Amino acid sequence: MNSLTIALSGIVIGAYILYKATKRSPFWNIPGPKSNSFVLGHVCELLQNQVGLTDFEWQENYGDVVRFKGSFGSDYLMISDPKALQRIFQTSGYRWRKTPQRREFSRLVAGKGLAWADGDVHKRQRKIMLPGFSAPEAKHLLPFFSSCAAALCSRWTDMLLASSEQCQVFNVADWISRATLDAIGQAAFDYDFGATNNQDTELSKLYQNLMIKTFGTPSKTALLMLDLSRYIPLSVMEFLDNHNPRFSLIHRVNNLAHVTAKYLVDMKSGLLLEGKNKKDIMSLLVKANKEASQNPKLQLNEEELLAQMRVLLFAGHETSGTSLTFALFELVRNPELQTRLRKEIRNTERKIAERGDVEVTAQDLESMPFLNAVVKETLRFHPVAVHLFRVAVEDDVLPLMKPIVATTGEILQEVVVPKGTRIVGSIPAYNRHEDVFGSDAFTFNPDRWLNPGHVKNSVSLGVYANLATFSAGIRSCIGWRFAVLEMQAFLVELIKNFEFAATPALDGIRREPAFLMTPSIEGELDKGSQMPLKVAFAKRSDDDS
Ligand code: HEM
Repeated sequence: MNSLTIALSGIVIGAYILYKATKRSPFWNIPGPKSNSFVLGHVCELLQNQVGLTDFEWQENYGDVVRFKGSFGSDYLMISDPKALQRIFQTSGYRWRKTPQRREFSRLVAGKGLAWADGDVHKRQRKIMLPGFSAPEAKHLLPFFSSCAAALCSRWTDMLLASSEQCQVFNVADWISRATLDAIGQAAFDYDFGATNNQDTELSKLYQNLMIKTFGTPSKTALLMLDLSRYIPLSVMEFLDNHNPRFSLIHRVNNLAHVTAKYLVDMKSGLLLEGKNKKDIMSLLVKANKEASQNPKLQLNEEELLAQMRVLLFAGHETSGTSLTFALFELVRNPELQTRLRKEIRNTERKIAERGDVEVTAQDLESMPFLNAVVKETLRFHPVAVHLFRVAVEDDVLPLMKPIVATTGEILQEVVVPKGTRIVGSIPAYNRHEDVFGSDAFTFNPDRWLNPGHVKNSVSLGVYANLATFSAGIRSCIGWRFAVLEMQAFLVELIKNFEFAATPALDGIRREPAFLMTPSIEGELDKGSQMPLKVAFAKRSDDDS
């Protein structure tokens, strides 16, 4: 490209941006905050503030459909209305697509696997992946989760026994992240990362704090570039991202994950030929892909197959780990809930012993109402995936459960959206919708799940408990059963064995936006994810039923 071409391209893009900025918006009457910056719009408010704070404020002040500004006067809608979200994510198929920028982001962190794919390619990849994630398959993974949780408990037990007071402050965010990396390694790939026992592989070392180091509180320039990238052809974006030094850690992880994935896929293909069927997700994927060989149009090529390992590591590690960390945070802030949960776990333990078993089964986990209420409430209150970006590929009309008041005073029962409309589905704002979760939606209260009628299911959304946490429809989280089972298994082991208490640092905990939400301490972002909790052995006196 010579300098004349670059200058001409700049003039054309600039003129186009100006034209878009001065054109009357189709959403001129949708209420929303005023923007103080033509260049940045509200991008920083939404993506730099602690997770959810801006979303909650806008929802309270303007309603469930909020017009806000992207860079250079462009329009976005933030949506938390249940019916509108249902339409976009659950019933409209591929008519609302992931924005190209978000797909490029997925490519950057996880390659051209399921989270990146779109349309027919996505449909094909998802079809091959689905068998590994069914309900019976997820149940087979329970022993992996229980043993990784037990390994963590055993490390902590040794450390507590070695301390004079048998009580220590642990950064549970770090420990749980290690244990969930081991869990996904074993359950998804039959691979030992050795993270809990500090025998980390090179790959597991690179994964530690990857998201917060690369994306923690993004700068204004990074956010502006991300928003403006919609004017840049995707191939150019790919080139820029591949050569951006800011992403060097991600590139190192990707190279190493690629080599590891290749080794694992070759090994699993060999075992399959020998008729040795393993139950981990990657083995099931390799098997499903071989079975699709009669119809090459259905098969994944090698690049796609290898990319799925990165997708699963990226999508299934920090997500579950951070959710568990926030469950412990809430159980520390509400000690009576922690005691109640321990009591339920020990009662179940007794029943398991009475029938002559030692291992907890998936049915045992399902039979614990309070455990399940704590899991649901944590996923509702602290969703780790925050925003879902979509663009309409054709004109549409969004129905509303709760009408909004237009700037003209008119009551709108639906919102007409032209092709090209960009929306942000707000998971935190929907998850605290008072018309769905009750007038106490801003309180952590697991009992809402136990009191009939407290949670209203008049509009069904999502794959689990009417929450937006795992998204909905054709792009919903494929690993949600995996995540729920993992949370149940870990909570049982941890709460049975240990008592968790607050430390002064908890007052400074932030819900950090690092692409995924992650816990940090005010002013200490450089130290990575943090959740320092006091940990001691749990007393047996909680046994009293
Ligand atoms: C608490 C834990 C988890 C949460 C909150 C969560 C949430 C989500 C959300 C919101 C999406 C949709 C993203 C989008 O459309 O942009 C998603 C997609 C996905 N998740 Fe999860 N996830 C969790 C755990 C897992 C686990 C354990 C796995 C795998 C073992 C997994 C694998 C995936 C994959 C592969 C996708 C892409 C699906 C597609 O595009 O078709 N997730 N997840």
